[in-house]
Amino acid sequence: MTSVSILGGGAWGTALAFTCYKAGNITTLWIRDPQQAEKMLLSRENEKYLAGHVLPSGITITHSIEKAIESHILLLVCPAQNLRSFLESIKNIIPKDAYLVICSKGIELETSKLLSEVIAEILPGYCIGVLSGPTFAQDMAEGQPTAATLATKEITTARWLASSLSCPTFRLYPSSDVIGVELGGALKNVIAIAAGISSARNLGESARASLMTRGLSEIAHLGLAMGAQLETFMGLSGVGDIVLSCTSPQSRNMSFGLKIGRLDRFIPNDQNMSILTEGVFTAKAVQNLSASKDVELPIAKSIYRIIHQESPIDEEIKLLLSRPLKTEPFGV
Ligand SMILES: NC(=O)c1ccc[n+]([C@@H]2O[C@H](COP(=O)([O-])OP(=O)(O)OC[C@H]3O[C@@H](n4cnc5c(N)ncnc54)[C@H](O)[C@@H]3O)[C@@H](O)[C@H]2O)c1
Ligand SMILES: O=P(O)(O)OC[C@H](O)CO
Repeated sequence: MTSVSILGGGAWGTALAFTCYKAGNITTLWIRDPQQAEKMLLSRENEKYLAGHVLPSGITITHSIEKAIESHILLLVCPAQNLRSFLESIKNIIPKDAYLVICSKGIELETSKLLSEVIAEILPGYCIGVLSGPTFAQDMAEGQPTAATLATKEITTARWLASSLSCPTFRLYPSSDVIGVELGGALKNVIAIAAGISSARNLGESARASLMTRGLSEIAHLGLAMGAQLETFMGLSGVGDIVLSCTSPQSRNMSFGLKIGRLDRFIPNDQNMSILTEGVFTAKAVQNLSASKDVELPIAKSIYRIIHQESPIDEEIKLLLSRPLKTEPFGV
């Protein structure tokens, strides 16, 4: 039995609290907003982010970050773009022997850094893990069977973390490919937006299957240029998450794609950015990586232009369909 704290009380953090507890760990769920924490202490339910699931009384709910960071394993579950400021605010109190596991999916907008790189910068020398795969918070909280990848540089540590956090309904597969697992989770969100647009435009199931496959090829191509292992993209954090997020409107990224696909072009406003849609940021953040690694990412580029440059959607569809033919599997 070990102690695990989940730092972030949104939908995903709350779902992870259920499985960590089921796995037999001493489990603490840290809630940033004091009022939300107070409410949850009474109702044992996260009405704001994951309503309808009562948290077992054995799970500690707290607003005290000092208390939460006492655990051996710390799961980081805030939005990707907030991870740096969050860690900056607590870096002086995190115990040196804590295991930090990234559960968010994204790339930092300002620096185009992976979240593991952001952590290594702020907290050098800490053990960093990544947990990523095809998992909807709702399914996990309901106790449906789910599986994901857990990567750390040292495979023995990944094995230990995976066995500590797995439970009968949540299976974690250890890996030593931190970069590949991170990239798969972050970039599938951009491809899911493309899949949503394709569905909204009634381009057909065949088009969506091609987008998913060519999207995976883009991710793998960039991954190889960044030192990831090709096989990782065939796993849960690669093809697994693409399949889930590109085929279910339950995905916030796909549903965002469905919404904007009904428009002629996308004009950002506060309202359509109110739900956490990580792919919106990742589409922009990955453009620098694409340039610096000299890897073309045509689908991600089109999504970037649609969302961030108000490029007409039909134009981008035409552009993608008129690109020169390339060889498989990696000709992008
Ligand atoms: N929801 C899912 O099914 C799911 C599954 C796998 C991975 N993820 C990933 O997990 C991450 C979080 O997603 P979510 O669904 O929990 O989002 P959410 O919108 O439900 O919740 C976000 C949480 O982050 C907290 N937060 C916001 N800013 C913060 C800050 N500056 N410091 C600390 N905490 C902050 C909020 O208070 C909230 O509790 C995302 O990167 C997402 O891609 C989500
Ligand atoms: O709802 P989404 O699109 O953020 O996807 C949630 C998870 O990442 C699916 O694995």
